[in-house]
Amino acid sequence: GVLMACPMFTYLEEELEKRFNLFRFWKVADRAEFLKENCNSIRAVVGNASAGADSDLINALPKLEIVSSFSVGLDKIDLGKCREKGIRVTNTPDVLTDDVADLAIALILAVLRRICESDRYVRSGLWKKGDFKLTTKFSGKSVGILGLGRIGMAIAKRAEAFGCPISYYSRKEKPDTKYKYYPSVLELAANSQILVVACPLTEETRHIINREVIDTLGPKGVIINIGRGPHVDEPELVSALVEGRLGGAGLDVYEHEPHVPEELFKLDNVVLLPHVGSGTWETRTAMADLVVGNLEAHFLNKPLLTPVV
Ligand SMILES: O=C(O)C(=O)[C@@H](O)[C@H](O)[C@H](O)CO
Repeated sequence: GVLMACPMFTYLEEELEKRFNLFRFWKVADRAEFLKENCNSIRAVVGNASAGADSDLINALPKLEIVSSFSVGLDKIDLGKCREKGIRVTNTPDVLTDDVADLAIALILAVLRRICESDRYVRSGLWKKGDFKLTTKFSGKSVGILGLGRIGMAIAKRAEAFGCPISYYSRKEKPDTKYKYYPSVLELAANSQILVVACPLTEETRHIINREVIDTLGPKGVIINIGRGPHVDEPELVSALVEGRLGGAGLDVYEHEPHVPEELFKLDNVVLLPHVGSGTWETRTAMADLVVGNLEAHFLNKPLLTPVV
């Protein structure tokens, strides 16, 4: 049996249902009872950015062999426990890179050029009373990327096309890249007008965007987050934006999704998206096919398509 942790994509559900005995965890009233009854028949879990396989669930499933995540991010899976128990883990890299990078650039343009606000200006009829205010140019602004992995690199390439000087911070300097490396997030923030969060969420990167980093970016600085909400100390971000200590923010992820701090709703220098980085039909279908492909490969004892563990 395959346990699906939460609703994520109908096509994926249908493809899993065609092949496996599918359990929908969100439809279960008494989870403890359900797990006791079915713990010997569940050999796989399908999770995503919202719900995965934490140590409690893994401990409750003694026959668990594989966790196939409908996400590239793995912060909802206890990887250490999986390694310990010989449970395989797969994710959906590469197929979503373009979409997430495209959205990061879209967020930068939406914040700097006030795309959402000026759209509202036209729809409200205000343009009849006068032109919209001037905004801020993107081309040529210095872009700092936190995490120069697949998605970070794709963002760098796109921003470079806008004539932006690119720099980055990551655990180690990347020898094969021409982009400027800073050995700390603070130095990256001090040398960037736009800071993009594009690294995995780990204990190391939780709240890596704190008050000091925000104040270093300053009243003209802009933060773009297409990573995970907990990368940013959200109350600090909110107070900096409300007090004008930070110039703007473009957010696709939040600390307590789907809850978004209401103080941000009245700010025009903030663009708020509902975690849609990979949210296109093309990409979600490709992600679903990877999830199904990894499970089929596992149960046929063939090499996994995108193994992590
Ligand atoms: O891939 C990730 O890490 C994501 O955050 C997204 O693609 C989600 O998984 C997506 O929201 C699917 O539910």
